[in-house]
This record gives sequence, structure tokens and C-alpha cells, in this order.
Amino acid sequence: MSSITDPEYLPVMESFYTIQGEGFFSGTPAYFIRLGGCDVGCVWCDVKESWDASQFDWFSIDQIVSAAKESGAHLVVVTGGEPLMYDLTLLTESLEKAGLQTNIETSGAYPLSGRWDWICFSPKKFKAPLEEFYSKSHELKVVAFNKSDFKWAEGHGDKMHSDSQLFLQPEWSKEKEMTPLIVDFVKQNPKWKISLQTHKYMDIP
Ligand SMILES: C[S@@+](CC[C@H](N)C(=O)[O-])C[C@H]1O[C@@H](n2cnc3c(N)ncnc32)[C@H](O)[C@@H]1O
Ligand SMILES: Nc1nc2[nH]cc(C(=O)O)c2c(=O)[nH]1
Ligand code: SF4
Ligand SMILES: [Mg+2]
Repeated sequence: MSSITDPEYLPVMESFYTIQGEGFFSGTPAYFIRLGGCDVGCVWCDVKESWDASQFDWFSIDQIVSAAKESGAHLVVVTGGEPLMYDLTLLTESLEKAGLQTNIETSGAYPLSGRWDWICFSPKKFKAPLEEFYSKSHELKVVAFNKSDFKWAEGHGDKMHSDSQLFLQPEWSKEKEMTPLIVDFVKQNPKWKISLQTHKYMDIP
């Protein structure tokens, strides 16, 4: 039987081999595993269909990792939903054994589990992140939805460790308005970079 308490199984909404569109690994081919379930409630979330975990089938870690390996990808990105609603220790162990690089996209709202090559931390106003993510993440990626988000982003940037990557990403529906503001901000604050959702411009998943 598979259930939320069985660490050998996870609810997968979808998985697909594409190009990482965002952040530090933008442009890199990557196999995405999108786990179902999220209660963070971002008003502008671009994958609200992922929120209700009960809609998705549970797959064994063996099935999930075999499909990732068969894709031919070297890099796996685990996302969601909020993937850290689940204990990902066994998933990362199995991906590592298969010789795959493990990256995660997380809001930081749940405790970190699993051993990751790269953690992309995207904190949200809607559910505060846990403190451990400021020291353990490799990349901070703040979505900018309005002007007040720059100050908010700096508050999080100040808490990150000194060699982390700092990105501002325009919220997609406000992309025309926010992109020029982000360009000005990063020119004034050059430890930050802009991250665009390049897969949306390319019209790929
Ligand atoms: C869909 S989330 C899933 C992973 C995790 N729940 C999180 O929020 O980090 C993946 C990434 O997309 C970003 N994102 C979600 N909706 C967005 C939007 N409308 N515009 C820009 N980025 C968005 C999130 O901030 C996160 O960095
Ligand atoms: N191509 C592509 N890159 C992405 N980077 C982060 C994504 C996500 O939804 O977590 C994502 C996504 O959905 N597609
Ligand atoms: S935390 Fe991520 S998946 Fe959850 S609502 Fe926010 S953007 Fe969407
Ligand atoms: Mg996405």
C-alpha cells in the first residue's frame, strides 16, 4: 500500500524532460519531477493544479528514478507543489545512486530532507520559511510581484550566506511591468541577478 506515511512512494503530478528555465541552471537540460501537494497558497502561483495531492497517483521511488534515468538527463529538478512536504531522503539517495545530479525548488516552508547538489530557495509571504534555508541553500530566487517586493527580497538576501546566488524573477502576469524595475534594481545592487522564466518565452514545459 502507498500512503503519505510510506517513504517509498511519492505523489507525482507530472514528470518531463525539458530545459531548466529559471535561475542559476537556466539553459541546462533537466528532468523535472513535480510532486503534488502544496498549502503555501501563493496568489500568483503558476501551478495551482498541483496543490491538491489527492488528485495524483503515488509512484514508487524505483519507478520515479528509473524514468528519470531513462530520459537521458544528467540533472534532475524536484519541484511541485511543495516537494518538502514529503521526506525526500530515499528519493535523493536513489537519484544519487543512479548517477543523477539532484536539484530542488522549494519555498522553504517545510523542513529540509534529502541530500541535494543544489537547493533553490524561493521564500513566500504567504507561509514563512524555516531559518535553516538561509544557510543551506545555494540560490535565493525571489518572485517580484510589486514594488514593495524589492525591500522584502533584500531582507531575505541579507540573511543568506556570503557565497549564495541571489536572483529576482518577475511574476509572470506582471512581467512587462516588473522586468524593467528588476533591471534597474540589479544595476544598482549588483550582487543580485535577474532570472527570467525562459521556458515560457520558448513555449516549452
Ligand atoms: C511552482 S514553484 C514549486 C516549488 C516550490 N513550491 C516553490 O515555490 O519554490 C517553482 C518556482 O516557480 C516560481 N513561481 C511560481 N509562480 C510564479 C509566477 N507566477 N511567476 C514567476 N515565478 C513563479 C516559484 O517562486 C518557484 O521559484
Ligand atoms: N522549464 C521549466 N523550468 C522550471 N524551473 C522551475 C520550474 C518549476 O515549476 O519548478 C520550472 C518549470 O516548470 N519548467
Ligand atoms: S509555494 Fe510554490 S507551489 Fe506552493 S503555491 Fe507557492 S509557488 Fe505555488
Ligand atoms: Mg514552473
